[in-house]
Amino acid sequence: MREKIVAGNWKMNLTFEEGQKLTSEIVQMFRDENPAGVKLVLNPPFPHLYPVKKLIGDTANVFLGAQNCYDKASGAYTGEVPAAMLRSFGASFVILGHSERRAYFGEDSAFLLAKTKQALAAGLRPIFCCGEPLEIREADTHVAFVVKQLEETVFQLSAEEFAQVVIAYEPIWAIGTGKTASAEQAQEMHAALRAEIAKAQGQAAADACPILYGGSCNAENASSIFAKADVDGGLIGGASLKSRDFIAIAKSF
Ligand SMILES: O=C[C@H](O)COP(=O)(O)O
Repeated sequence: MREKIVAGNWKMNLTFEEGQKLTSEIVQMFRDENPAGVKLVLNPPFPHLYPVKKLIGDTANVFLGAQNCYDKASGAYTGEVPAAMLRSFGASFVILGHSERRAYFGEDSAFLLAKTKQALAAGLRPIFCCGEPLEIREADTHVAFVVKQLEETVFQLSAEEFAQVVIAYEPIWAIGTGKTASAEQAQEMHAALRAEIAKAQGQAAADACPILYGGSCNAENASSIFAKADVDGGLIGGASLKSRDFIAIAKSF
């Protein structure tokens, strides 16, 4: 049985008060409604991390994640935040390789691999994102494009390191657009990635690796996507900012 994970990426949203309200509601609903066997990960912006962790407390199966970390352990890197510091403030996960980081901040595979190694060394589990732009999808080269993103990054890890990795497939054309991939499109890619993981890291690693879908996933479409054999949950943007919707997604397995 693979882990089922629903991770909320708040992106660059919410004031302190809004973040506290949202977290309190999510934690309470999760406790009351107890979606069976699901791990929930809240990934707020950096200033929210510690207060959100305080609200999560010792709630079973609810974890804190960050949206980024740097590729150095410490030092004179003004404005950056290292993985070990995130861990010391209670984070368990970190999102890396998100298409917004790749596009707006020029993050390439070498940098992402270095950041991934830092995260793992600090005891953080990477939620490693991959996904193709629309023109690649239309050219029908999407599987090769996404496989290359993984070959240049997480497939370089040792078996022990890779065992901590969560992969998130996020077709860029579906992010924040309201245009979600169909369940069949998600399954096609997830199955292809699992087959490539088997080649790169072995069948046991492929069988164990959670692969999440992200891109306009919401309370309405989550159950059809999560029903697919190789979809192990979601990385949720917009819908993670609404407590009722986010919990509904967590109950969609
Ligand atoms: O990290 C989350 C993804 O980018 C999906 O965002 P979205 O659910 O708002 O489309």
